[in-house]
Amino acid sequence: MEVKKRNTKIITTIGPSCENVIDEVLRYSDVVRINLAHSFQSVEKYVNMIEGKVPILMDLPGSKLRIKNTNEINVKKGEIVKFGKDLKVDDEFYRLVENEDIVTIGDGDVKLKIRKTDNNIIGIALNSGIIYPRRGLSIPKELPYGVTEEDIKILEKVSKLEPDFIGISFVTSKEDIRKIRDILGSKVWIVSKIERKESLNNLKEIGRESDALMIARGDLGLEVGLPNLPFVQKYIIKVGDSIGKPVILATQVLESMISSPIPERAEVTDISNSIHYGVDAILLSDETAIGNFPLQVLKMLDMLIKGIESQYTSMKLPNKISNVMDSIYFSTITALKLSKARLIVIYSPSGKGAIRLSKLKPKVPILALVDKELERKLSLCYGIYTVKIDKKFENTDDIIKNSRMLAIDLGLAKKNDYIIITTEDSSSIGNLLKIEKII
Ligand SMILES: Nc1ncnc2c1ncn2[C@@H]1O[C@H](COP(=O)(O)OP(=O)(O)OP(=O)(O)O)[C@@H](O)[C@H]1O
Ligand SMILES: CC(=O)C(=O)O
Repeated sequence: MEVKKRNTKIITTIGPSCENVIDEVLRYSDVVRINLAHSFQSVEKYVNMIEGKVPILMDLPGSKLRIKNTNEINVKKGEIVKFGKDLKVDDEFYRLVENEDIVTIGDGDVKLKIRKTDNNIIGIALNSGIIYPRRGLSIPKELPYGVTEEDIKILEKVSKLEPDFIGISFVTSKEDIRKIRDILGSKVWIVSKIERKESLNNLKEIGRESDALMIARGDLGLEVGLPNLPFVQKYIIKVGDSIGKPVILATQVLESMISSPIPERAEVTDISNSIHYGVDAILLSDETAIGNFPLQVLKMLDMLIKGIESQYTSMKLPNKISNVMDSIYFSTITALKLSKARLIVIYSPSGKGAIRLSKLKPKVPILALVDKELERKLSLCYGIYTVKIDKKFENTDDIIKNSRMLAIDLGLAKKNDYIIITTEDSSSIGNLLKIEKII
């Protein structure tokens, strides 16, 4: 376990651009994402390249229409694109699309106006742009969202590779999550990608059934309309906070760095605002999968997060304390502020206490002593680094002694530093809050 001197986590989508620099990519990543919509053929290769060094999130494709071309197509405004000839698409598209429909490619890269005759379908480009391989295709029709049969087939194959997380695209209800949970059991964490109005309407029940939420801004932006996206983003973070589930920010985080070694100012400000609102992790997609500067992007995001976090002073103290455990977590944050401790250690076999603390956004790392199955999962959460518990602790003295040793051994505290030691609700141990000086 390596503590990275930043609290907000980085998730890297792996793709062709990462292959030659994989060791450095892994050094900067807290989680690696394999997007099965693009990398199903390479999934074993990628799992072997990662060698268990970093937890893996495998993202199921979901019911999204996609372009089948493997080449890029450059289109000019007003140009005609012939479906089936220039542009090969999923069969379902031909059944659903109607004359005059406006079709959006990718997250809005190119829009086409459809002209449909008995013999063929053409699209007239409404703007100039590039149509990239395997991009999504949005049409103004309701598709049967949720988990598809194809997702289940893919899942049965990839689950043998033991992913740490599975991402479900276009989740609409808790039933979608249960379908996946029935196959995987509870050992694999389920990340629900929020990208439909239905998923927003059912967000709390979806959140409770999932282990983490993803703000999938690409499809979500098309679905809710761009002016609503900032508010929806804040809403998802708020729900994640209230139910104690980590929230991932995704899409167009450093989009300009696909083709430029430096980011746009607006991207930096968006990252800063998102950290301030309380996301746990930030996901890079095309930037690292197919971009020209995968390592520069990772180094830039790492540097930006560290710089931005160092400027924020406010930890989130709850307005209302309604139970004993919250009073302990609240006191932990207050004690942290006043003692200038360098570290929080929490005995949290279930992970729940560690997540609750992380939602209060302490400025120091949280070292969570957790059950074996959670060791890799909590790397998604703001500020949490884990050590698995090999033996159950007997009492609070045992926890204090071990916490002190771990903090020193892992280089997280040295002589004369203070650390704060606490526990989650545990009938066998009792409650604890200790401000401990390393001597
Ligand atoms: N492994 C890969 N190989 C090739 N291209 C990739 C790969 N991963 C991502 N891409 C490209 O980067 C783009 C953005 O990546 P992202 O993972 O957000 O995909 P997406 O198509 O938006 O998928 P989804 O909506 O299912 O997450 C993709 O549309 C694709 O063009
Ligand atoms: C990540 C993703 O699926 C999206 O932004 O739509």
